[in-house]
Amino acid sequence: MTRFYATMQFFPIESGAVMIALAVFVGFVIMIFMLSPLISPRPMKLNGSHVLVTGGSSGIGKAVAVEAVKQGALVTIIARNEQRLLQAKKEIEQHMRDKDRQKVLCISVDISKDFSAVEKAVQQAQEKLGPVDMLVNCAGTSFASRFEDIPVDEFKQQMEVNYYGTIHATRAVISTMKYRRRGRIVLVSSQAGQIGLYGFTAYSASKFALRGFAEALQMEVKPYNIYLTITFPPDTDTPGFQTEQTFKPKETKLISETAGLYQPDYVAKRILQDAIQPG
Ligand SMILES: NC(=O)C1=CN([C@@H]2O[C@H](COP(=O)(O)OP(=O)(O)OC[C@H]3O[C@@H](n4cnc5c(N)ncnc54)[C@H](OP(=O)(O)O)[C@@H]3O)[C@@H](O)[C@H]2O)C=CC1
Ligand SMILES: CCCCCCCCCCCCCCCC(=O)[C@@H](N)CO
Repeated sequence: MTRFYATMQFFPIESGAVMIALAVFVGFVIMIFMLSPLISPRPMKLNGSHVLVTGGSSGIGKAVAVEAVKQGALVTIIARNEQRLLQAKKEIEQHMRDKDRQKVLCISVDISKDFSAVEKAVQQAQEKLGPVDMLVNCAGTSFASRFEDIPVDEFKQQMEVNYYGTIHATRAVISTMKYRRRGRIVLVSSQAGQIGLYGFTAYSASKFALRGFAEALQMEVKPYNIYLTITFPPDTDTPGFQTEQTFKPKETKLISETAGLYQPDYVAKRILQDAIQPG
């Protein structure tokens, strides 16, 4: 009893309440921690999965295809130029783990204009390699100039490839993913899709659009065990980047350079790692 009173004196009533609140809070945090594996998605194994990469014939997309194949995936690459597709296919195939089971398929289609053409290409890929488990939207294009120097049609072109192209490919895979309750979708934005940058009036806007789309769609498809990730890379040393360098205003170059220049295989690894285990 004496000890009881001593304790009561040592902890006045207010601090007793604080201690209880603290205990409840700590208990809550521990509980969330223990439940988190049940709440967050389980990592998707790429081994044996079908990964479809738009823009898979060059740069970041090709590096994603290589990395996916290294992890045991069956891969479809989509782009327009057939020569570059076949060249990339050969290169990607060299990284296969199991040549009997894995396949690399290439399909030539322009993703930016006609949804039914994209739908047909995806159907073809699914017939050959099975339902798409992961879609990586890498096809994209950039344009950097001062606002008045950008032809008005270029604004449409940027939206068509970077935004509508992503919508088309995503729309073509979503129903099957919902039906199977399995899927990952990657959108490739840019650091210029987080902040509007000098010279990127057309490009930045098209990359900002992707974020609104990703957030809205994620809310719709979470109950179907489908997870979207969006990536915002800095300058990355790809054929697309080399072309961009030839016409970029110097202001754009100077600002972009402050974020450094990354290698496509590093960016690709990060993209896949995030997609495999989002959150
Ligand atoms: N490199 C960089 O600095 C950064 C790039 N990004 C983004 O990453 C993505 C990839 O860029 P990067 O690897 O540099 O680009 P590349 O130009 O090297 O490759 C682009 C790929 O997309 C394909 N593609 C382009 N237009 C279309 C189309 N209309 N239909 C189908 N395929 C198309 C190209 O093939 P084909 O021409 O034969 O169709 C090619 O395979 C882009 O979305 C880009 O905006 C983001 C941040 C930085
Ligand atoms: C106070 C504000 C200071 C702002 C400084 C921030 C610097 C950010 C650098 C952004 C780099 C953008 C790279 C775009 C890459 C890209 O998408 C193209 N290369 C595509 O080909």
